[in-house]
Amino acid sequence: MATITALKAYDLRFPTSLEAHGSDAMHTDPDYSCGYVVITTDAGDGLEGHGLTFTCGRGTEVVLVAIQSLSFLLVGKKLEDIYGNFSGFWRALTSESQMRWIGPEKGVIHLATAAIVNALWDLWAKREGKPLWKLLVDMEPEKLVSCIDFRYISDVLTKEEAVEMLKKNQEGKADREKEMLEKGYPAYITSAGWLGYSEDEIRRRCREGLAQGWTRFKVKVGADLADDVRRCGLIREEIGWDNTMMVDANQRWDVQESIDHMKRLAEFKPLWIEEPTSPDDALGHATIAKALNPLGIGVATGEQCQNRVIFKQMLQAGGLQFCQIDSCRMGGVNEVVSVILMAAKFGVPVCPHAGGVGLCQMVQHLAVFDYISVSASLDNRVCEFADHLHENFKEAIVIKNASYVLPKAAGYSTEMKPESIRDYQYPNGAVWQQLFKEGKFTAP
Ligand SMILES: C[C@H](O)[C@@H](O)CC(=O)C(=O)O
Ligand SMILES: [Mg+2]
Repeated sequence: MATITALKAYDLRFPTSLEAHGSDAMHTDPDYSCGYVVITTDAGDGLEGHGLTFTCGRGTEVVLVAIQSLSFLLVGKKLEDIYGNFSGFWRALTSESQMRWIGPEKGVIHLATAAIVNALWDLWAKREGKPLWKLLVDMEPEKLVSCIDFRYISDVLTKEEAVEMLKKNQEGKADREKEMLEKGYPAYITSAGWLGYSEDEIRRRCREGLAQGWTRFKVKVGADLADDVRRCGLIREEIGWDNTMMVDANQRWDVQESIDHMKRLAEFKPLWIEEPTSPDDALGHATIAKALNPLGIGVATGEQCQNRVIFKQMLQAGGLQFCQIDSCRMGGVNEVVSVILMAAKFGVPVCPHAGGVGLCQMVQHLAVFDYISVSASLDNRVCEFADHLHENFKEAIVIKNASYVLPKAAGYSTEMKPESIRDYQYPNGAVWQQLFKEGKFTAP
């Protein structure tokens, strides 16, 4: 028996805006940040659960307050009671009778839920001595499905169907696991095409990416059509036409604008247009998909799909051809697994959103689980990679041959180095104090 004794939350920020890393048409100057959670217990085994939710700088303090407000639901709870009825616990967290009013299951409160739930999964995997992907893959289908809250999605996916889907894929699982361990999970790179990069920087990063073996590159668009044409052109010049290009507008356009702009960019043969419009507009996405699919362009979205309900509607409406689950936008692993299962039911490939701080660390586990246990296919499936901030994690991701090498250490790969937690705390960590002193940022 182990009881949760404390939940600590940290506001960690990294000054990525200084070099325009992560910039796009809507988020022009992100400082990659997170609400970071550490859960401790009285088990006496020295294990802690580390989890995070990704943010873009300002506002992380609001997420922190939400995490702290939810902590009373954890501290004093027995781990066995949480993991023994994880869907019940997840519902207690997301449906708390007073706090649900400030969601429900969306926005800041759901980001806070993600940080906490991710920390719980990290702790569970550590206690089992397995990396998270292996914990998920080895779990009996009934047990895994018992972690999911099917409320609001049972009209498209029932518990029984989910168990059936997982059981059907038991065959071949061992081979797929072996294949993943040998080859890794295929990835694409985003960090060559941030919107704020100069032409020289984009060219340099494309060349570096090609030399490292990357074959799929994502480019930011959406701020200005003429500039998009210029940038897509120069990226095609660098990567050629045999490699794959995706474009990402980060919700900048209206529905008709998305169609018109993408008709103009179709000559560059993008595989997908990501987040063309509002992430809540399932029918808008469907309209865009209908217009663009005949041009060979799919619609991708998910990094700001706030919960399983929006994903359900996107899938029902035919609004996405690439399902970009996000490890921090929804309420952690439990909800992500439900979306992976729904996507499989609709035959839509899962291509996780990553990057930010820590997202690559987490989604590598989820992508591998999808392949081994759910989709059993790599067709049109590729996991995002962005080359920033991994050095802050104890078990940093490893990329080889443009693929994620499967993590072997126990946990969800979410634990940061103690010195990173110390130095990047906002605003009092040493890094921020120095940045304020140098006048690069203004102290709050
Ligand atoms: C603000 C983030 O960097 C965002 O641009 C990331 C994103 O859209 C992606 O990785 O895709
Ligand atoms: Mg994106």
